[in-house]
Amino acid sequence: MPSFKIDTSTAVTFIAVEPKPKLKNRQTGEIAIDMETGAQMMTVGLTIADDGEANLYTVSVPVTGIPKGLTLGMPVKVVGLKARDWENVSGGEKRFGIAFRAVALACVAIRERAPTDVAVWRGSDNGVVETADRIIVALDFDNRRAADEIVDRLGDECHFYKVGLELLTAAGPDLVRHLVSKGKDVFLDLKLFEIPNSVAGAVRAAGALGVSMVTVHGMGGRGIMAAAVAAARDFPELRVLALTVVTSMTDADLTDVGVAASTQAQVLRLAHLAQEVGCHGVIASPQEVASLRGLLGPGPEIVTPGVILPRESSGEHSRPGTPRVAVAAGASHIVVGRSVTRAADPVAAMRVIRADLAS
Ligand SMILES: O=c1ccn([C@@H]2O[C@H](COP(=O)(O)O)[C@@H](O)[C@H]2O)c(=O)[nH]1
Repeated sequence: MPSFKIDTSTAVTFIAVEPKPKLKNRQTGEIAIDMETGAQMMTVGLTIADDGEANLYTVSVPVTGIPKGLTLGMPVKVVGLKARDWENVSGGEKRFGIAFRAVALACVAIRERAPTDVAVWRGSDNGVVETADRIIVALDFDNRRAADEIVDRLGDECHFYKVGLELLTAAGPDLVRHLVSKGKDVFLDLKLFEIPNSVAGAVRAAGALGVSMVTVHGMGGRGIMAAAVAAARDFPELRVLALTVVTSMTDADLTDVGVAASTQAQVLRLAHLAQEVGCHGVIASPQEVASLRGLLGPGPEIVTPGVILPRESSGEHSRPGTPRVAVAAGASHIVVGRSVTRAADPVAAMRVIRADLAS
């Protein structure tokens, strides 16, 4: 049966009718089961407004994709919304219509502007963006409690978190759902390097969680990156970023693994490939940003880990830079981990980053 996708990336969506179980049989009260997940199905009324027009849609969502505490009028993000036409014959009469299904809903918090949030920078096609939306804090913890604690402490100081393999493995995907439901953007740093079919599956699973960014290894080449990009198409807000050369590596490390190019040349080569196959951006160190911006143009995201605070030691990053250096060179986002999360005062550390950016 043909189906078509609704672009929810520009629409504003609100809860118009609260979720309730979807009945398969009204007489017996039997609840419909989602064929894809095996979970009970719910229906929810959504007002989707776009281009000056608002329409009410009744959307089926598996119960596992409905966050707790949804109330009337609440703004939500719809993940993986699809429309499918249907027809059947009931009592000798032909009936037809369009059914809507979404993978999940996520709460969208109305963000308060942090008092120090005055600096803006241009890094990508999104135009001028507030600084708070461009500083990504890496939650590198081995347990959920530590991650929750730092997110609570930072409050409105941070809107964007990176969850990597350590925390995902230790705490599970619920932590990611929780962050999304608090209105935080999540960069799921999976660093995928697998056969294309497995990469595509992992990207779909990331999209279903409502994350904004996911990473695939550029060294995986065209097939792997293209699989990630294709799998992300069902999730308009999901950006696939190609990891070029990790910030701890040096020219000598590349030689060891049989790559004769310098780190700089290898980063540019992989970024070019990533752009050709349709990735939304790349991960690279602050030291490659200027050349990358020149190569890729203004559109793609350039996300830079290896960011250290002024006068801080570079630790294991071989190609480090300060927030200001990365952003001035054209980074769209900076990733900061321990400088914030292990600081005695994480909020003060965030303010040092903002001050560096504003200087
Ligand atoms: O090349 C890369 C790719 C990813 N990372 C990740 O960024 C953070 C950096 O944390 P710090 O504590 O600020 O060093 C971490 O999660 C890495 O996995 C990277 O550093 N370099």
